[in-house]
Amino acid sequence: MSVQHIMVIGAGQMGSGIAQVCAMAGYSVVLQDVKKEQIDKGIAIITKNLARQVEKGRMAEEDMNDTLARITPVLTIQSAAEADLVIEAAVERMDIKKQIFAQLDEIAPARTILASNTSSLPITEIAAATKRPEQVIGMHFMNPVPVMKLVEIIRGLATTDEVYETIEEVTKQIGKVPVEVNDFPGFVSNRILLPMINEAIYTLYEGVATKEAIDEVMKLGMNHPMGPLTLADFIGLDTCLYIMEVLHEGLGDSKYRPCPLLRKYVKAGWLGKKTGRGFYVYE
Ligand SMILES: CC(=O)CC(=O)SCCNC(=O)CCNC(=O)[C@H](O)C(C)(C)COP(=O)(O)OP(=O)(O)OC[C@H]1O[C@@H](n2cnc3c(N)ncnc32)[C@H](O)[C@@H]1OP(=O)(O)O
Ligand SMILES: NC(=O)C1=CN([C@@H]2O[C@H](COP(=O)(O)OP(=O)(O)OC[C@H]3O[C@@H](n4cnc5c(N)ncnc54)[C@H](OP(=O)(O)O)[C@@H]3O)[C@@H](O)[C@H]2O)C=CC1
Repeated sequence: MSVQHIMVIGAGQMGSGIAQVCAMAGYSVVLQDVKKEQIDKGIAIITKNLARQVEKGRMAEEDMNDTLARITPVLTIQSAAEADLVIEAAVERMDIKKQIFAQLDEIAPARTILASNTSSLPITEIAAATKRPEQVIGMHFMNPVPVMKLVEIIRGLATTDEVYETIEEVTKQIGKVPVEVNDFPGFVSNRILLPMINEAIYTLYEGVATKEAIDEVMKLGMNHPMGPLTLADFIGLDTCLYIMEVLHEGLGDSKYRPCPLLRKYVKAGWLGKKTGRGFYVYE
């Protein structure tokens, strides 16, 4: 299957990063969100990231302008009619993802592959909202997308080999490394990462140490680039909570119960870096 036109749904931190790397690789990209402010913010972040590459002499100004010209911002999902591949990066909620996939299935041509950047939700269940489950797949990028090398590719129960191979090829074209995993809650990445982050939140909740001390232990003691509480703020505390809930419900083990402090912060609207406050305060 040949992919030239990519549509990205959701212009948040992940969607804008995905649009950037796809456009840099030469694909024509449509970036869709329900709010204009969010699209403007997404395009501003992409422009800033590319301008930094130009400043550092790693990209010619002409290439930056060509890359930006390959990205078309839109507010409706109708552009799926021209897409060869749709990568959905909206909020981590099954009801919203199912609604988006059902709509995409109506609008997109029969050839179009529908991929989700979900962090943890079952691809097989998302695929069941469409009449083309064999063309639905997980394409899980890591944050920050322009920097992180991995794309976890998740096969749903019905995903065909041809669709898998196309996504593997697109992943390589955009300079990332594909790793194939099966469809279980949290896949590999978040089944391992999120319980560690949740445990760090319990460590804070139980007063074992300050947030700074917890982060410092993991940074200096384990050589993690960011402490787990800083990383939670970076991922988004809402996303962290959704993932823990998927692990808890999907694997049925109490060891995955989300920390009450995480729930409290999310209820307060303290979602981390993206809202200016989480475990830490950001300008
Ligand atoms: C939740 C999920 O479903 C899955 C996930 O994504 S889990 C999250 C996975 N990601 C991580 O674990 C990230 C952990 N943190 C890191 O690797 C590093 O702290 C980091 C790469 C984010 C920043 O690295 P750093 O060395 O501390 O900072 P810094 O020197 O500012 O940045 C290094 C480079 O990354 C770039 N960078 C940093 N943040 C960036 C961003 N948000 N967008 C684009 N580029 C960014 C910088 O521009 C810099 O590039 P150059 O070297 O070309 O100048
Ligand atoms: N954060 C991370 O580290 C990672 C996240 N992911 C996954 O990527 C996805 C997006 O996460 P992230 O970018 O962090 O989240 P953000 O909150 O930054 O962005 C989500 C965006 O999707 C928009 N949106 C919500 N509903 C719709 C819809 N129906 N149609 C189009 N856009 C919509 C939101 O708009 P509004 O704000 O108006 O609701 C927002 O702009 C999630 O599934 C998440 O699990 C995957 C890897 C890493």
